Amino acid sequence: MSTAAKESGRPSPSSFPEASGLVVRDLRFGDNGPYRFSIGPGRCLGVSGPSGIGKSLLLRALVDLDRHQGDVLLGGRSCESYPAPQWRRLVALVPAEPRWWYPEVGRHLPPDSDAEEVTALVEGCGFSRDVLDWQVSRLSTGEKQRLAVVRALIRRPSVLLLDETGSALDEQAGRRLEQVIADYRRNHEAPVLWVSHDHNQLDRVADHVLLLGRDRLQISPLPRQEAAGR
Ligand SMILES: Nc1ncnc2c1ncn2[C@@H]1O[C@H](COP(=O)(O)OP(=O)(O)OP(=O)(O)O)[C@@H](O)[C@H]1O
Repeated sequence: MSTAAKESGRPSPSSFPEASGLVVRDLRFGDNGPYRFSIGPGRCLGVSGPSGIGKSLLLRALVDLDRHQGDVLLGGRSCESYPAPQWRRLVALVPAEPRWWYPEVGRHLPPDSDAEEVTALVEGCGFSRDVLDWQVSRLSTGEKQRLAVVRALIRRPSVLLLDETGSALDEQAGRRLEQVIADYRRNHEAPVLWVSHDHNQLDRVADHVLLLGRDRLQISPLPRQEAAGR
């Protein structure tokens, strides 16, 4: 179960052994934090809050792209004990605006990717396999979002961090993507953190929702229905 606690010291009622899942303790970056929360294996924690509050910075700190203090542990082992490239293979970030380095979509997948797995992922995201031959320059925003998920999942990360993933999609495509991610986290017991402004989406995909407030010292656990504004 996903859990969270304010810095006030209220205990985080973790229901999974700390040797599994993602555990965040007293995380600070810039003026943000300290944040404490945990995401159990196969669970999804939604994160929401006003624009500019620091949601993307939180993800960047978790993936160790920006300077931060505090502990981030995966399976009981600290981020600091991993070489950065290895940590980023384990903890995959799908940014709000994914970057592409090569002209063709397919070149962004590892050459030794399992062909059946690639087919299942691209079809799950609503494409046929020939999308791998498409030029990145022709991709729509929503296509880029879906293919960034394919690119991340084919590397089999242990943790998935999603930044407004699916925000550019119509309802049908969005639901398909949600299903692909739900299947992945269930099959791989991967903790997922999903940043979204869409409370209806978080209500569907997340076990718990954290709301980052204007008071940057707080991160509040909300039952899903409160997060959805009911
Ligand atoms: N490299 C940077 N240098 C200075 N300030 C930055 C940098 N990156 C982000 N910020 C600032 O930090 C704050 C938090 O940014 P962040 O991108 O985390 O917001 P967010 O909560 O994800 O917002 P949104 O919902 O609009 O995506 C913003 O005020 C932003 O301008």
